[in-house]
Amino acid sequence: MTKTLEQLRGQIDQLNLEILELLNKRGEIAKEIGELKGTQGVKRFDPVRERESLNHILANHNGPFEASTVQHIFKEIFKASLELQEDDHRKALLVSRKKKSDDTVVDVNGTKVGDGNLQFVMGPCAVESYEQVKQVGLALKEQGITLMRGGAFKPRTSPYDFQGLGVEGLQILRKVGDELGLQIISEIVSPQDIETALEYVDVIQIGARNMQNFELLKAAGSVDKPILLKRGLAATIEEFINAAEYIMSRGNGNIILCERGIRTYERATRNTLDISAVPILKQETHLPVVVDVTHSTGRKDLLLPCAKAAIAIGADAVMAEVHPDPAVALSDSAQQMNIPEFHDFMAELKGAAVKLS
Ligand SMILES: C=C(O[C@@H]1C=C(C(=O)O)C=C[C@H]1O)C(=O)O
Repeated sequence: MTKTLEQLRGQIDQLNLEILELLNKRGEIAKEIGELKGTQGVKRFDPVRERESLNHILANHNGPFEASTVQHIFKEIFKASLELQEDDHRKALLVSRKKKSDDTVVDVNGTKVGDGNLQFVMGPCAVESYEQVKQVGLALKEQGITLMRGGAFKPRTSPYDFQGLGVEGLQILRKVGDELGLQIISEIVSPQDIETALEYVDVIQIGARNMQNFELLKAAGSVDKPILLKRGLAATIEEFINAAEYIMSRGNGNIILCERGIRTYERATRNTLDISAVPILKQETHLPVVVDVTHSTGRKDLLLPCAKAAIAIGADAVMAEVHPDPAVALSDSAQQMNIPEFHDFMAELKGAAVKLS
């Protein structure tokens, strides 16, 4: 007598519940094993035990599934059981909303990034001289901007391009910062310079090319200084978030994430501004997000519309480059704004921000 479809499905439904009950029973035991291992200081993952279990299972297996299928299913069960044994932070990252639901506000000596008020991070691509930085600093002051960026260590694509003034550049930034009451953001490229940077900068920037320089991330995580972390040239959002986790897991939770465009096949812009990364990062993490419109677009004519888009989509800050005479700049000559262009840009943006709020 053949069974009806309903009867067979009824049997499957019943078996599903039995499998579920067995899986959960197994999970409870795995958790107990995990606790025992914790008290004994033994590693959670035990590949020898998993191999023995698999051999035992396969020796007793006689179809209809392929042995490789059974092996795959059980490996998934082992993996899930192992996850039940892991510490909580392995499941929910420290930078995640799951771990902390309220927004992190990064306080840079009184300038707050992420408190709902829009901030601007402006300044030259590279520090070239005191006069250059001072002129830009004065323009920033005029606009009420307190965060000034400037590169002293420049990781350039070509080793023959201007590499930055190094510590001398940091000294210039600090001098102008102190004279005008501006907070200084500058990139550091090697772990051994992190300590030096503490003397001169208010925010340490980790650049796109170093987003997965894990030793640098760890060094940045070990100091008490806000970090601006740029997304890597070809980094996924998950990789970006994990890079931030490297910093936070070492104890430094003052992190600002920076979307600066990613490498795609599109050549109309220098990089492709991944604007949807902003709300994704805001949803997935509790960290403030800034959008760098200069490096993402590489085009002066796109700075304003992209900055408006960044504000509209919920960025906490907009970053762009300003130089007193971009034509003679030692880097990013084509895409830095001159000072009158910067004032126009700010006037337009302030109008747009008012309209949005
Ligand atoms: C449950 C244990 O911990 C882990 C999970 C295993 C499993 O689910 O069978 C096996 C080995 C370990 O990787 C254990 O050690 O027995």
